Amino acid sequence: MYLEIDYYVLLQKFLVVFVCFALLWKIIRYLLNLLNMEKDPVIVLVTGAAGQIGYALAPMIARGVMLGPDQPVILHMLDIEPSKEALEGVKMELIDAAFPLLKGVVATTDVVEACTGADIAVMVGGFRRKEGMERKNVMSKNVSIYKAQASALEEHAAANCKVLVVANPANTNALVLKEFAPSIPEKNITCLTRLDHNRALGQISEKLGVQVNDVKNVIIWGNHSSTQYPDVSHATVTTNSGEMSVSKLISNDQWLKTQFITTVQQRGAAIIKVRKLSSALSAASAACDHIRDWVLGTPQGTWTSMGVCSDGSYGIPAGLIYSFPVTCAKGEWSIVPGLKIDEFSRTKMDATANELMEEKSLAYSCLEE
Ligand SMILES: NC(=O)C1=CN([C@@H]2O[C@H](COP(=O)(O)OP(=O)(O)OC[C@H]3O[C@@H](n4cnc5c(N)ncnc54)[C@H](O)[C@@H]3O)[C@@H](O)[C@H]2O)C=CC1
Ligand SMILES: O=C([O-])CC(=O)C(=O)O
Repeated sequence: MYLEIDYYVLLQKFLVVFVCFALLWKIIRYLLNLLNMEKDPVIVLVTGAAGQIGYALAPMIARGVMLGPDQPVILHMLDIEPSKEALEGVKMELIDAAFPLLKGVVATTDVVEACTGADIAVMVGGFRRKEGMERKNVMSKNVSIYKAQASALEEHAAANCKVLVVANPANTNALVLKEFAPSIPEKNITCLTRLDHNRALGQISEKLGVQVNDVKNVIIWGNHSSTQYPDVSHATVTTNSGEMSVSKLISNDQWLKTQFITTVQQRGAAIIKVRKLSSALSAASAACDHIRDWVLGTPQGTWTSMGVCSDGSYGIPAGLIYSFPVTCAKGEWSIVPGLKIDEFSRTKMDATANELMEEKSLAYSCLEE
């Protein structure tokens, strides 16, 4: 039998298959390119960058610890004239470390240059209490620093800049910043209590002999000071038999209500006593945790603690920068609603709120002078 081959149809079919494969290959290459495409760099401002925390924090940011391993960054580092040379030294070391994610470093004593374009501002610079100084003198110096830097951020940072105040008194510095940068959304101004939160996780994990990442949902309420209230009423530990309450596992209410609380409250002072320097390593790490969770989200079923502007939740006066349990998603934090508060917790939460009200009055009286 004679089989007639239609070469024309065969050629047509071959061409259709060839074009389909070429198109498919183009689509695959486009998708691969998308995956490999570098994100635009994020500008991160660190004030007080020549100090102890700044020195620990800058390399963490440049390594991607704060914003993730695929997020390029440009560091803007600010310090004051007497620290200018030390700041230049930090810049030299950052260049020498050849961090692949670090796309630029600005080291400056000019607050406008430092704030320009900042997407994230980590405010570590401030005036530290020196021996024999009155609380009011320290407050007065910090109020004027934070008032000036608020205006610079408001005028020169990115419109949606996220601000984290680390420098003490952290909550009240953040409050002053909020008052003097009214065009920065209130929700974008926060202060660091994540270090206290992490310290609480650490204490529980040590006490129970469990991995720290199996402990979750401790809370730091209030001020980053010795009146803060570290609360484990809602904290749990992941065990082989599921989630167990920390209070039940520890089964020592006395320890939880006394020693545990004072250890966390006094931890900063204890570290300064032995190191003769601040807890720079853990503060820098906590600052990265704070921003990372804020930008990239808290893990499912887990909350963290952040100093944020109170909306009146849990009876805390609206407008105060107070540490609450929060969850974060899509770059926004939300206060965890509806937690049961017993009488013991209520008293502690109010005491730290009262201290913040006093600090607020002191800050305002400094502004009037
Ligand atoms: N919220 C928290 O969890 C913690 C807060 N802190 C606070 O963080 C702050 C920094 O601590 P360290 O790095 O150990 O202090 P540090 O004294 O080593 O560094 C502070 C840096 O700020 C600079 N500075 C001062 N005024 C400035 C201004 N107007 N603008 C820019 N920079 C300025 C100083 O020159 C210095 O380089 C302190 O206020 C400390 O009390 C410390 C540990 C934990
Ligand atoms: O007072 C300080 O600088 C130390 C501090 O805040 C802390 O370690 O929590």
